[in-house]
Amino acid sequence: MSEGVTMRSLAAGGAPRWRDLLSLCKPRVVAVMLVCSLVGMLLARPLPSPDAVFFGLLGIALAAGGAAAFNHVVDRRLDALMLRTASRPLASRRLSTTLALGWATLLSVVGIALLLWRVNALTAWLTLGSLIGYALVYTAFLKRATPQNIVIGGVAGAAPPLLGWTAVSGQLGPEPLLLMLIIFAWTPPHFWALAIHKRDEYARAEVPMLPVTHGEAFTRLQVWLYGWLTVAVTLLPFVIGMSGTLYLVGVMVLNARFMVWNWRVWRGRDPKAPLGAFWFSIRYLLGVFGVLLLDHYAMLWPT
Ligand code: HEM
Ligand SMILES: CC(C)=CCC/C(C)=C/CC/C(C)=C/COP(=O)(O)OP(=O)(O)O
Repeated sequence: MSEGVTMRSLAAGGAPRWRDLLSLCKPRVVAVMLVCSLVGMLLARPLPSPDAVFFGLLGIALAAGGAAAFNHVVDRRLDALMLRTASRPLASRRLSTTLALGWATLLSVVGIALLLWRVNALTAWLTLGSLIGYALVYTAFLKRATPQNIVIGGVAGAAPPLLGWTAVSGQLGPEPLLLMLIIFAWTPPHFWALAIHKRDEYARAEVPMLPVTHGEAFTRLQVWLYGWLTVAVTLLPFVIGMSGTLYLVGVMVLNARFMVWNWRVWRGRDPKAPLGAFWFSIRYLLGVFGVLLLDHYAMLWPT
């Protein structure tokens, strides 16, 4: 262990290992995914049993955390090349690759097994598909191959509300696919805003993210256009009668703020806009799913 690493460990209170293992799971990303899964569960029919909610969320959390840990393993050399990720446990060699691989496998196997055993087979297989989609298809192949990496890979990240829905209902349908489509359309403005901000790091690491391959101006335009696509998709729950007026009003307010950020990115005059838009995108997604839920319970309320 290098002196720098020892100093870091001591600074962290001498026991960084559990914190490092947890950070491999990208806990804040998984937390937002779980909120989306929970909303999928609560919107599904029949009303979810406590068992389906508990084991469904636990299984999805473990599988998503496992997928994120695999992502750290596959990306360890690449992460070491970028300032944003260089201090990650594997990139900075605080944790061994073998331990991280074991951890990722354990979480993934337990997560999928829990879903199979306590939830249902459909949810287990769809979750396994998302896990492989993110950890292997996106991370090991697409990320290094094409600037469309995050668009195609976004399918895996968008799955959580659908997984929540199937955990409760045991079947697919247009409504859960629509919830998934919201996250799918949202992913490019979410990520490309950050990628504009971190363009030089991605370029140095030779990762073909859109701002590296097609330039900043083109990416800013894509953020703006995918922003509009997201707006259109978020209106669909109201259009198909899945949600009511409360949702429509709430989502219009959120969309207005979302598009102001995306407009600032598109104009390219404020260097702080991309990072601001990235952080707002997370609040926006939580807001859309929050208002979906509020509206759902308001519609159930007897008048
Ligand atoms: C292919 C799809 C996606 C890509 C490429 C992507 C990319 C990223 C990146 C690069 C970061 C910065 C991470 C860091 O600095 O540690 C980030 C942060 C974040 N993402 Fe995404 N993301 C995707 C999908 C999602 C999805 C589906 C969700 C939630 C449903 C999500 C929620 C978040 C959250 C909450 C953060 C902030 C994490 C923190 O505070 O550390 N992302 N995303
Ligand atoms: C089972 C299931 C629901 C799986 C979903 C797994 C999951 C945690 C997806 C997260 C998406 C994400 C943060 C991508 C960034 O990856 P990146 O490698 O491009 O970003 P980085 O450089 O920050 O690592």
